[in-house]
Amino acid sequence: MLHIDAKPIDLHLTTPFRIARSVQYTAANVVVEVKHNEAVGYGEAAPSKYYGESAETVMACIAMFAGNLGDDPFLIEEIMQRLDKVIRLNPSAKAAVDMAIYDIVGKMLGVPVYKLLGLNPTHTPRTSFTIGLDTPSEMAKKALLAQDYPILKIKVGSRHDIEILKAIRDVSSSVIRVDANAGWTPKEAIKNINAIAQYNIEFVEQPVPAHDLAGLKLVRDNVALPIIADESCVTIEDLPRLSECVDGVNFKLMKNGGMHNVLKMIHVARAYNLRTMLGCMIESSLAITAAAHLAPLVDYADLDGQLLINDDPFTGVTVERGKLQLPNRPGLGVKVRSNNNNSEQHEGK
Ligand SMILES: C[C@H](N)C(=O)N[C@H](CCC(=O)O)C(=O)O
Ligand SMILES: [Mg+2]
Repeated sequence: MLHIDAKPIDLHLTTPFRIARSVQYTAANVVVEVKHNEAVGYGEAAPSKYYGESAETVMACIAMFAGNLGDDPFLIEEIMQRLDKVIRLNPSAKAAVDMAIYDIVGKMLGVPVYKLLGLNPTHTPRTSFTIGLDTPSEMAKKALLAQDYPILKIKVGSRHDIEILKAIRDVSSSVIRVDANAGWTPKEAIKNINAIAQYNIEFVEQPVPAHDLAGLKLVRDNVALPIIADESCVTIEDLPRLSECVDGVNFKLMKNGGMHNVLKMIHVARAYNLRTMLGCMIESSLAITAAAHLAPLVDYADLDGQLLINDDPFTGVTVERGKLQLPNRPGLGVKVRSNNNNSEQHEGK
């Protein structure tokens, strides 16, 4: 029998993380432990109200999942199908269980998860480092401090977006990606994107509201920069529709329901000629490392949640000038940080 347990953890941001619709100071996440005989796997949920979840709903889901995991961690497809029957949606709760199962399976076989999936750990794209919304001068200061990262992801969706990009380009020669988090109307998006194109932008993420696929297409057809969908892509069924409207999709374990689902979605997206990206919420090194095991499959990475907090309880993937270095240990390869002060965490054995 697979046993499951969960515990809420609070992560604290080094600086408030403001995007077009919200500002975040802490992340109320949940760490999950799945046991199978002697083997223990760990997972993390980073629930987002925007997708209908909270730490409380995750804890409730985990209680509902207990007794529904069966007794064979190798049956990941069946396990995830069973969880979908227990409750619809709730993607971060499912992601936490799914990554714990991959962790157990890797540990039982004595191989890192990337190896289990047949992926080459040296083929990871560099991650971006994200700068939250602030005044143009504050964002430029933060860009200066982030000189170690060759790719910056700049949050927009304010009244100062063009000044923001100008101020950042004045101080930084990094590759710049822009994320509006659904904060523009299609008309504003076309105007703003055409105005910021002079600052050498690689692509623009989610310019308009999630449901507005016609708006996404209108923007894509009227600007020169590639458009990547994020909030518009939650389920695998979204991909065929999106392939008509955007150039690529940003996947997240927490929004798309875990590694098993995201693996499928990446392959479907590629079949539709969409560029693929792996992103994150505010997550510790536990969930970020899980996502990084899939990174050899994608064109772009935005796996920086752990870099934006000051009390990461775990160590796993490391980042050197944006390059993701996967741990060469069985399972996810995540360990509890030795100076962890996020009280009495689990042993990442
Ligand atoms: C932290 C990461 N770099 C990021 O920017 N994630 C946001 C998620 C925002 C949210 O829904 O809270 C994104 O890519 O939109
Ligand atoms: Mg985004």
